[in-house]
Amino acid sequence: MQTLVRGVPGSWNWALHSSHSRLARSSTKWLPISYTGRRPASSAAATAAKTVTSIQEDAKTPEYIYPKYDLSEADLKRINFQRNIGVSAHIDSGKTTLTERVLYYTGRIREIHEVRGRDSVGAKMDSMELEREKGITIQSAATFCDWEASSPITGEKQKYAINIIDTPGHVDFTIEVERALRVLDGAILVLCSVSGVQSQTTTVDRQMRRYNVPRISFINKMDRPGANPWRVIGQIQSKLKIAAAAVQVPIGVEDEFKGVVDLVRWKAIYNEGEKGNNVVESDEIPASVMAIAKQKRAELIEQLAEVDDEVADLVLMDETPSNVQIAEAIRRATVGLKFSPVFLGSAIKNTAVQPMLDGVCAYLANPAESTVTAHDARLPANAPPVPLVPAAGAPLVALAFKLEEGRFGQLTYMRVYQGTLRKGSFIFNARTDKKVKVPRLVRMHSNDMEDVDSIGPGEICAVFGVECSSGDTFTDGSSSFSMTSMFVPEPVISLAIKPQGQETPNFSRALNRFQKEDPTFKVHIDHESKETIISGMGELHLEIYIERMQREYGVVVTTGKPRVAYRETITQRADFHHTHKKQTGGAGQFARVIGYVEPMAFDPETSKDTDFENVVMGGTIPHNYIPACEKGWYEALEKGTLSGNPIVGARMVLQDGSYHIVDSSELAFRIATIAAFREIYAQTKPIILEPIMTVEVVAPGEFQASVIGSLNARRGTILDSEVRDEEFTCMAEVPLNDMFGYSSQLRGVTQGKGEFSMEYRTHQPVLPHLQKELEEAYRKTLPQAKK
Ligand SMILES: Nc1nc2c(ncn2[C@@H]2O[C@H](COP(=O)(O)OP(=O)(O)OP(=O)(O)O)[C@@H](O)[C@H]2O)c(=O)[nH]1
Repeated sequence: MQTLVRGVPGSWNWALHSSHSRLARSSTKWLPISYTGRRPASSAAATAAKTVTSIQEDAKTPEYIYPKYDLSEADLKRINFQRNIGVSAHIDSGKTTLTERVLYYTGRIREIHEVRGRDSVGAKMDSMELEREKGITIQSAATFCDWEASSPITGEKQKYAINIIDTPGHVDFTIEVERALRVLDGAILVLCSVSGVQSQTTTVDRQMRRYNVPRISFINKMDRPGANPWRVIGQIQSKLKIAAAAVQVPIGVEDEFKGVVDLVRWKAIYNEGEKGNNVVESDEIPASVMAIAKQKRAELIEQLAEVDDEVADLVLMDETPSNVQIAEAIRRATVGLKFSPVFLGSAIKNTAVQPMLDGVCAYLANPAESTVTAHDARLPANAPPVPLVPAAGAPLVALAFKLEEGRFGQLTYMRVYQGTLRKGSFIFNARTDKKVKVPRLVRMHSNDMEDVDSIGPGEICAVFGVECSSGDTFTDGSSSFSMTSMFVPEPVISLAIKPQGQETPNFSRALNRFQKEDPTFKVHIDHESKETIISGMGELHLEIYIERMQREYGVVVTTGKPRVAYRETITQRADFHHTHKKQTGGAGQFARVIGYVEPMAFDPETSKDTDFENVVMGGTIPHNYIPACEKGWYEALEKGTLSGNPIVGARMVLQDGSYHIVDSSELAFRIATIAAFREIYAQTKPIILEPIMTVEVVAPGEFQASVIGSLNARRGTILDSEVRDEEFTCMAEVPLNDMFGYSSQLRGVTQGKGEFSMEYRTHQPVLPHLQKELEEAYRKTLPQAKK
């Protein structure tokens, strides 16, 4: 039996230790573990124990009270055969079409319905009316299924339970991808066999890296003319910079595509039957693909030798790894985030989807292989996070990752990381410390649900009637764990909206709901113009909410012109020395602050580009007033005086100051800091920044010149242009300000055959004349200008 031992300094990764003496739950020592690395290099939690080389007790370690929780035999059995996966990709790569096949082959749905299909039913996972009409995924949808997979490692068929989240491709709905990847243990990165790595492929790749999610790649649309999986694999290696190799070669291409050769098990696999239901395996590799299959198997071994020591040793000794050794190495390297095995298929033609599902089970991580940690409020703030254990008997830790307002009230999606969530039980919100009952617990199947009594660790479920925010952690009250939330990008575009006719409560009801569900959708009232401003990730994002207001709440709104989210920044250091003094009869106010502000670059480690540093010595400002100064600094950054936009890229260093024994207060120091910064703002030579987007256009080759011309005319900088057979792709950086109306222009110059996608890249200084215009426009809105 294995026991989970939690480690302290150095490596904070969990490890399994097989000593029976450590089973006692009364043991309370934190144990340093010499093993490092994100995930144990073995397939199952059971074998992970082998990777622990030494465990010693550290006498200096403070004794925090943590019982150790064992993974029982039942836990191990469940976890080994469980996968939580996401399907992510660039727009229109076929994520929803692929998920529909997965649901069909696993028996979750009886019929296949296509995205924009002739039967007008629409795919199961696109349940929202708008999604079906537009043929795009807007919200991620969760479902689950069982799959009997052929294991390349054991050679046997085994049943796996798979939770799947299908995510949108449009970058406007990127938060959906972000929160799905936050709670998943693996992902299928879908790519188009013709277009290859596209702009949003790079985005989801970044998101997968952010949450350390291992992925298999699936090159879809192998039926398309011009399909070239080898070029796509080359792009995965060069553009995404991850070792990748095909684990299959196609049998036939384009119209003739009818199956794949499994390079690991060395079998030809065909789909037969009207919907490809019958998977037929043959030991006979067709002569037409024998040469390429041998070549690609050799390349697979070569790539594995680069990332896996065992295979490298075999290759060095001139030995050929066995099928099982190859499969084990693929699993180790994939789970270890060093490699992505590449599968091929055509979702729409029902070809080679089942072998990819086998790959999900064989090569992606199980819940015990994800190093998931939480912070314990009882530990000092700088204490390393504590790894969670997917043991059913451990105290509950669950993360609410998505909220939805449904017919029956708030529906909260949760991932249970540790312990068991039971219907009727009480759970505690770690942020608010509130105790809530779980009245109803369901497993989601897109918009349908199945009531359950309990949900074990490593599972995804939804609960009704639990008030919380997205990203809240829930426990059973016996621990004080809280998990870090996900990354939420800042909005880049905003729009003034006004309900037509009389304003009804539905207007604010809708806005409140959308804001609660989607942290990238923000609403505020502009104090100067008194208009309601909505902000989001792109025009499509805001359009969808406006449309939903009308459909779901009966509120028709008129909109202003979309405005990009400008920011301000400082370009040089300036020193401040400011005294805030007020004497008006009663208690006075006194605070003096001395220091400087300087430009600050974005710190990728902390994801911050603003900071406050206190270097005050000798108590010239008492330490209890320092937080007030910090608060004042961040408050001052909320609105720059050039254009009223937030200030980024600035650091304040507070060096000195003075106080008055009676008249000083937190308020006085807060006001003094704000005023100090405003006073020297002009000396920092501030400038206005505008959002710059990475734009990718794909169109038939004949339109290349006109597309490039259209981007140049919009102040675009062409970064890359690639011509393939009949199509070309062009990547450019263009200010968002110049992108309004681009979709209709592109339609015009490409006879409707061009497509584009864009994604926020950075903020850059606006041209001087625009800065002047923005400053003037802002000045006019200020109260003194109106007088
Ligand atoms: N030729 C071909 N077309 C496919 C294949 N799979 C999907 N498609 C088509 O590609 C289009 C996009 O498919 P979806 O499944 O909606 O793609 P998606 O990635 O879910 O789209 P978004 O979520 O909106 O980004 C649809 O018209 C599908 O019919 C395939 O294997 N071959």
